[in-house]
Amino acid sequence: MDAVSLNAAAGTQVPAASLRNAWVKFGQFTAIQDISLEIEAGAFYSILGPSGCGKSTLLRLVSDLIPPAAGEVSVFGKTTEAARLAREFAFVFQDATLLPWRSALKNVELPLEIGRSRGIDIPVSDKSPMELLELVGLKGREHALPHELSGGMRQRVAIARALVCKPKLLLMDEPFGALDEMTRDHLNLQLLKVWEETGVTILFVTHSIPEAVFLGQKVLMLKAHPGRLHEIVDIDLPYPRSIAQRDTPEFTRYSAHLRGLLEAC
Ligand SMILES: Nc1ncnc2c1ncn2[C@@H]1O[C@H](COP(=O)(O)OP(=O)(O)OP(=O)(O)O)[C@@H](O)[C@H]1O
Repeated sequence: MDAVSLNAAAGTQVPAASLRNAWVKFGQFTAIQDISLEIEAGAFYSILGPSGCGKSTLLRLVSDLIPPAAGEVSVFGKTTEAARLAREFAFVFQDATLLPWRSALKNVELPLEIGRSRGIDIPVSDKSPMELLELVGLKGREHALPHELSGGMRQRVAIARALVCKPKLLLMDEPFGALDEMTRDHLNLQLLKVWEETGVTILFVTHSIPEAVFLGQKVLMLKAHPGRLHEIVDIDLPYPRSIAQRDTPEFTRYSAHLRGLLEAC
């Protein structure tokens, strides 16, 4: 069975995340209203929606950074707190947030060092930090300091670092939003390779419709005022995906459908 089929087969397992009638409030303000949703283990979800619809809030809810005001959220069948403590998930933000005085390799090793120094028995990837850097295409740059790397390379280090504790769920909040189009295309392909090789579940927030369609097996479209689930769109395009697929009528149809949904939000 190839990696994509393996990822698909993982869909028969416990969901990677499950939200039941989940609400998030900031004081009187409702950021997320009554979302019920199951995230299939091993799948790649893109998350789209207008500014302020709660995309980042949804990731923060799943990752135990904020509690639900009502409803239930679980990650791989555990409470979000238990999943956080078990390193079931990792976050990648728009800013790579690397330590500037540490090399690429040392940044990737950091979560392991922190775990060891605290005496915590943390999961460790089957791949070494060096192999993870190789997986994201940074072989030969392991000793470079962050300021010696491009923005795209820094994001790749951040992805390798996120994978070092073998998360089962990767939460990505506009990780390529600040990059130019060509670099973004390249990193999209690289990320799909990481997904196929590791079997990790991915929740990927983006503002870009083409990026959402290109990456995802499903697109979660959210609505604003208040933030809620609008529609889940299955993207039935074969993997491995290639940039050339973007010129196909199917790709254009998915993009047009999502654009229509966004305009109706
Ligand atoms: N800590 C907070 N306190 C108060 N309001 C907040 C807080 N965090 C988010 N919000 C509000 O919740 C709503 C959802 O924010 P969120 O950042 O999740 O939206 P988003 O869809 O990710 O937006 P964007 O696409 O612009 O990044 C927004 O109206 C935001 O102002």
